[in-house]
Amino acid sequence: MAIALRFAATPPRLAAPIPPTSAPRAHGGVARVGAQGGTRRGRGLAMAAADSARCRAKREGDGDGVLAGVAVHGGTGAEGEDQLSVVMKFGGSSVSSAARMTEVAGLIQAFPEERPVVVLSAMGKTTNLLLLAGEKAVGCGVTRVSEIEEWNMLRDLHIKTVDELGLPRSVIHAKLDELEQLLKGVAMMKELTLRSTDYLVSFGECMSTRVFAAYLNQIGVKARQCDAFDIGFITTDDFGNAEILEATYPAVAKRLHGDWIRDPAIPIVTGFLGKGWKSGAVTTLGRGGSDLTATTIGKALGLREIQVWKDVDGVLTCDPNIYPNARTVPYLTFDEAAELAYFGAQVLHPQSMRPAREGDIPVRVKNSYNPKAPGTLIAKGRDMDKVVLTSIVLKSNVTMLDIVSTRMLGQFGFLAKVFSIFEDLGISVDCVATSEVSISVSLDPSKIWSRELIQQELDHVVEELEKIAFVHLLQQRAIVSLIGNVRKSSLILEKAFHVLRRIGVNVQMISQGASKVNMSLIVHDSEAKLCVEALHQAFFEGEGDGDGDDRLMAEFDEENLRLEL
Ligand SMILES: Nc1ncnc2c1ncn2[C@@H]1O[C@H](COP(=O)(O)OP(=O)(O)O)[C@@H](O)[C@H]1O
Ligand SMILES: N[C@@H](CC(=O)OP(=O)(O)O)C(=O)O
Repeated sequence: MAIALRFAATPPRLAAPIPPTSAPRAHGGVARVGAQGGTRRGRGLAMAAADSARCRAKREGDGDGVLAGVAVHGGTGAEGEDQLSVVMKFGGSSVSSAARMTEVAGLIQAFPEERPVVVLSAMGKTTNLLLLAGEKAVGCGVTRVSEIEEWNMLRDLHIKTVDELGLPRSVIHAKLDELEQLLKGVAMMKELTLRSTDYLVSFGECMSTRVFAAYLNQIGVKARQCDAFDIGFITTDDFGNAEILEATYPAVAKRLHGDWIRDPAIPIVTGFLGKGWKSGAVTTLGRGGSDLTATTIGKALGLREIQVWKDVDGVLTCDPNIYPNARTVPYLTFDEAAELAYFGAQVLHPQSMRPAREGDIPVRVKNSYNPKAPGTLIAKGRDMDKVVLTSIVLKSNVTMLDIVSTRMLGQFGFLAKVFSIFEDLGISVDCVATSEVSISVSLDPSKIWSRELIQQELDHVVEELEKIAFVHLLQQRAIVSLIGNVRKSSLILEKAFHVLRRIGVNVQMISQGASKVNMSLIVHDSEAKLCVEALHQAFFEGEGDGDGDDRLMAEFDEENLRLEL
């Protein structure tokens, strides 16, 4: 029996407008929390805010049509004027130049009734430039710091931006001077620790927010620059990949809300940064961490919506750099988005969905280059009945380990031993598949920020595992993750394997996550891109898999698609 999902005459409305969620009008979460003053403390403050936000969440009709999908208040909007209402996070690509900052300011001004908290990343590729400048400083000697190309590039970019925006250079001078001193210090010490690396990269966000806040003030939009490490972002001391601690929520809520009540001005918050709770030093949240800053603020204040503005039309069906025919996914659940991010889709920070899910605050992914595009709405639930596949994610450069024990049959404790070895060595496992006598696991090198999982560490793992099993180390593998409706897993896998057989690719391991939204296939790195292309064509482009009959579309619309069995 052939299973085929077909379009009827018209294609699915992939770009269907997203109904905006409504803004708080009265009894907003933050106001309630504020009104209770000191009686609610700690986590209760944030949770109260989140709870009341949840209570008031409801859907409204479409916005004004200018920026599809983004909520625009109707009515007077007067009742909620004492509260911040949304988070708007703009990534590096959105604020990469003076022209871009002007555009972003325009986006904020397009919603005069919103009271946003703005989170900014560093301008363009500044974080990469800072990392490279730091590496070069280690080996170049103090007198040659001024010749480091990356330092010159990022200094020139910021000065040019300030000039073009018509701001005084003093807005940026102090930070640039400090940064130069830091690079000289690194050159002098010939050493760059993880801690000093975090301090170094923090200059990116510290500068972009200062420039942008100054610009907003100049054009008459009252704004206040805020360094996340000074407004309550408290993290572990894992430099490069710090985790946000629970105490952050009440601290951030209290500070942002308190400042707003005292002196209403749009907070312009540095993304990606925090303060280590033991060290008191600046920490970073892992690459792309500004998304997490935004969702943390959203949960802390119990805001109506979290917007993350990028350079793509939303979350797409695959990475457009791998396959340009990627399409926008209109809706996602928090689980789907988290899985997608976790398995390597650069578009969202892997941990960023957690606060949004906990606070039940919808996240909207929008394109600052194309604000009219509806974007992607990520929320707690959606009707999964009609969902087959949502997105294909590729993670390359993965290492796989086949661990075989003849003693595993009927034994207990083998899995525990294997995983305790990974734990002892601090190595993160992505996918796992087990049989009676063997375990296959995949390891993710990117878990260790800014360096590869080095050969020495791999050799060490193998050496330890060989004490209890036969081990095969397989490198240059890739995980192709199919994010979708696992209740339709047979359908998805049937189609996927059909496609893979046709293109002559052998799957080396399969893993289906307990989250029930992800099926991962491990293939050789050299075949991975081809797999993504072929799978995308089959699942999303209706080109079938070559047999000319069965077409399986990933996300479909009731009116436009019927299911034929
Ligand atoms: N599934 C996907 N959907 C959308 N973008 C993706 C996807 N996978 C990878 N990307 C990449 O993520 C980029 C956006 O994420 P990011 O660079 O972190 O944005 P920003 O810096 O603006 O926050 C896109 O330009 C795109 O190249
Ligand atoms: N600037 C940091 C943090 C960040 O979130 O950036 P972006 O939003 O541009 O991905 C980075 O490059 O990792």
